[in-house]
Amino acid sequence: MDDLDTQRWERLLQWLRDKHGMDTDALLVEPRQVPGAGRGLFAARDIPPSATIFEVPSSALMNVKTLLPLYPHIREGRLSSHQLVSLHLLLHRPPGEDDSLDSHFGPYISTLPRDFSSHPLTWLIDHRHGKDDLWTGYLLKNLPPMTRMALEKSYDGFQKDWKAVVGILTESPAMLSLSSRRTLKTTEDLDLGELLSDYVWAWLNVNTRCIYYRLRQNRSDPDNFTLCPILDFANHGPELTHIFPVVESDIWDVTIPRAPGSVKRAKTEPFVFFGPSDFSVPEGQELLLKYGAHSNRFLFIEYGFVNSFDEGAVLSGRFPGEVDVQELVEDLIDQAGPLKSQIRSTLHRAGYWGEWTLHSAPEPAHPSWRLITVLRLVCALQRLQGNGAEAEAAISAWEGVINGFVSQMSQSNEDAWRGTLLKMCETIRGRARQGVSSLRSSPPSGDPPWASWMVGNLCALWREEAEVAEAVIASVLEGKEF
Ligand SMILES: C[S@@+](CC[C@H](N)C(=O)[O-])C[C@H]1O[C@@H](n2cnc3c(N)ncnc32)[C@H](O)[C@@H]1O
Repeated sequence: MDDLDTQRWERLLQWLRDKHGMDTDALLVEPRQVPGAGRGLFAARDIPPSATIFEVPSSALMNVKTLLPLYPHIREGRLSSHQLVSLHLLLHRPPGEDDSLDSHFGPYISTLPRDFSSHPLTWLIDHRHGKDDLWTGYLLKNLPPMTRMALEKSYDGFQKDWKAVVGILTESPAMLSLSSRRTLKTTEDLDLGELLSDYVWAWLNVNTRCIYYRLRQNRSDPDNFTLCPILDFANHGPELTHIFPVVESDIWDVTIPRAPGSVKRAKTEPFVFFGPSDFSVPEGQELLLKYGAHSNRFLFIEYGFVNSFDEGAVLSGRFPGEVDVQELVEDLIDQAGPLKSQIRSTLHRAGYWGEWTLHSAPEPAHPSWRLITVLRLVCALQRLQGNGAEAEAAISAWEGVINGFVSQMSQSNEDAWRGTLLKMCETIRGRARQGVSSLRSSPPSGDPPWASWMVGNLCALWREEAEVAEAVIASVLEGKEF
């Protein structure tokens, strides 16, 4: 890491020790630069099996519980956790290369990445505001269609949060006085364009660095996440994970009887991270955290990178490739003639709308059950050309399959959907080959430092589509049962 990053890390440790009582001498990790992945966490000395690698005091975590008390005018539930944490970052963004002046979390905020220009959401936001340059326009144009669709969806989520944050700043201008930024003290000279780019920075920091952390009684409450210093330096590893967060606790919002009545106390134990239980990690090795069993499309949209794989690894099933075929299935439904709205409503009613995917692993390469199910329905109904009674009969035969009463509608329906699947895979393969060559054909000049790495990411997304399609074609032609 460069000197600036090292100083920021030292100040972070000092803050954790002096303000939050963390035992920083017990820390078994340190940050280092990782080519192509920013900074990562490394073993500072040999880590024996089952060691506690660090414990972060709960007061140093940035989440809905630690931030709400700083904003008395925001009632609980008014902003989602993502909105609240990103609002706090927005109000305390470090100016240039300086440190954040936030008196509560400044030393932590100062360690966050300063630049998200390589993140695809930044390109789309710039594009929507007429600010895209040649490179980002080129990359956006060359995204696989479903990746583009997923990016648009992420943009919608961002927009919703941005509107909520602007709404609260407009309603309670006094909140700006809580900002530690000299340029952000009053609404009078508030430049929404500038504020938007600050908010992109804040929002992406939350999106790329938050981790599940139980704060609410309901395990699936969307407020159950936090930003966590130190841990958020951990990079993703697709297979092995070396860091195990202790996410559950028996002590939960303990109610301590105090006279008179009782007071609900927030969870106060530190957030604890264990190392692997069955092997040790030698000094100098990077500790990875599996962010989840995510597809490359998801990693790209959320985090701005993909898991790389060797040519042919998806095709052979060594790398688990996935293709989302939502728009191709929707096209198919739209071409299904007079019964297309009945197909849509039947799928929605039965809970089978969307999540239609192809997979290269586990072998044989296969369509998902949900995709097989929709193809069965489309193939059964598209040939009926609006015959109501026959359509009802076909739908009830289809329901017999989804409810497990029979294994198929008919042999001819099985042949029909497998044929449709084959054509769909040929389309994907052709489109993906075209995608790779068009990506390589005419890149603009004046490339940013991350350009060739990012072209590699886009190529990987296209190659994955081509190899998954190829593998599923082989499965169908070999008559594999799915
Ligand atoms: C939680 S942060 C990890 C720390 C980060 N590298 C840093 O410098 O602060 C997540 C971000 O790290 C980067 N990253 C994580 N794992 C990666 C990987 N396997 N390959 C490339 N970039 C990765 C991505 O930019 C991602 O959005």
